[in-house]
Amino acid sequence: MSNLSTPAAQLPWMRKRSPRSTPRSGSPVDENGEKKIPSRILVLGSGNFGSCLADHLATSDLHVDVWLWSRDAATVKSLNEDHKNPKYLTEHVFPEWLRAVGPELPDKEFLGTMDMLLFSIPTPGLRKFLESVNPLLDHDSLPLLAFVNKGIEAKTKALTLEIIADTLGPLAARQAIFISGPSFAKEVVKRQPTTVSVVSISEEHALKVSELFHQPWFRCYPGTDPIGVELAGALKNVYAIAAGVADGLGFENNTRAGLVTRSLAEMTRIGQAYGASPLTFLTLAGVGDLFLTCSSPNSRNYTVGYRLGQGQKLDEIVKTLGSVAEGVSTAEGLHEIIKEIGVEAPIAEAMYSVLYEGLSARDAAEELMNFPAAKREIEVCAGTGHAAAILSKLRTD
Ligand SMILES: NC(=O)c1ccc[n+]([C@@H]2O[C@H](COP(=O)([O-])OP(=O)(O)OC[C@H]3O[C@@H](n4cnc5c(N)ncnc54)[C@H](O)[C@@H]3O)[C@@H](O)[C@H]2O)c1
Ligand SMILES: O=P(O)(O)OC[C@H](O)CO
Repeated sequence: MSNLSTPAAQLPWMRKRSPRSTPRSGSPVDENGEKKIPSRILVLGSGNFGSCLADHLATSDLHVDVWLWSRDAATVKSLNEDHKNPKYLTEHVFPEWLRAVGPELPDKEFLGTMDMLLFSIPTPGLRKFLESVNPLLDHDSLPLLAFVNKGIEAKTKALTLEIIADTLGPLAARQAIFISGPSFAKEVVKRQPTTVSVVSISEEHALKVSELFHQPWFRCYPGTDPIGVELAGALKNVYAIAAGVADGLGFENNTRAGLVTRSLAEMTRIGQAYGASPLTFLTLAGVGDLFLTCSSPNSRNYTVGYRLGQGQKLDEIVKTLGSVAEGVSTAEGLHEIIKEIGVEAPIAEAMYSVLYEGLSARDAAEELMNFPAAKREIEVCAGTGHAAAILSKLRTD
């Protein structure tokens, strides 16, 4: 048994990086000879998270074969020759058996040999990218299609599930798997204990992919509410910008804790009005990721907010961030959704105004603190069990 009070660097899984000597017990083939888990995987997108997940799978004890596609020729060369990514996670040494391909997309024949494609492309470029992948897929025998992006498309207000349906077809969307939750790439490659939600309309697919990703340092919680999980992952990016704004303005712990709590209430309200399960916002993909990104300068979205709070201009921030903060474009799609479903969402709307209407961070904070007081914090219904007994006694005494 590992002792979790041991300093992290001494935990056994953090030292051992070669998987090849310790296969997980149990056959990856079921009684019908079908693969229980995918064994040939192509990760598309060699940024922080794509590289991190390619590393995670390539060093798994399941002995799966992993390829990483990059649109950047220098990255492909460096990964294959020096086992380093020159642009992202630059300190990390990747296993020599992880193969990089690119910069062109692999051909149909190569893609046809894959059991799973894992897309790690930020939401703003995803639709175009899937359009270019679509003719390369065999639609009679689709591989598993997994997605890790967290955003709402700005102009169409589409969720990724809808983008997949539009570009790859409804069957691909029904089978798609979404991995979401508090998981900074930098920490996953260091094998810090990490937990994520893995969801799909298809429970079978969610379970398969959960098993594929599971490691002693990486726990997966399967689920079947992709719309809720997608909304949670996208919305937390907008609220992380808000938390960054508050910190950038110089507010302290009370402010951040209050803001995160009201953000959770707001995202749950939006999710519920949209038709997702409110409980999904209490999962790793919901409050878990919200808490992570609202409380760490490692979050790009928080960083955008922090710099806005410090008075920097959005254009300059986006230009120099070095990576995509999806909350910026999501705030635009979310603004349309909020109008359409007619829910009260003052924090998200204040962020939209800061990002797109020239409202200053300080004025946004003032507006939020002057927002008409709510009649109730939440709709409480303490009508059953012990609560009912106590309340009824109070009423009759
Ligand atoms: N970084 C993290 O810690 C983390 C954690 C969980 C989820 N995610 C999600 O993973 C996704 C990828 O994030 P990331 O951190 O790797 O981003 P990143 O900015 O580090 O890298 C994005 C990668 O995608 C490529 N790319 C961008 N647009 C493209 C396009 N149109 N066509 C082809 N390639 C394109 C870029 O060249 C780059 O290699 C995001 O949607 C993010 O929300 C990231
Ligand atoms: O850096 P961010 O803000 O895009 O957050 C990254 C991930 O979503 C964390 O789970």
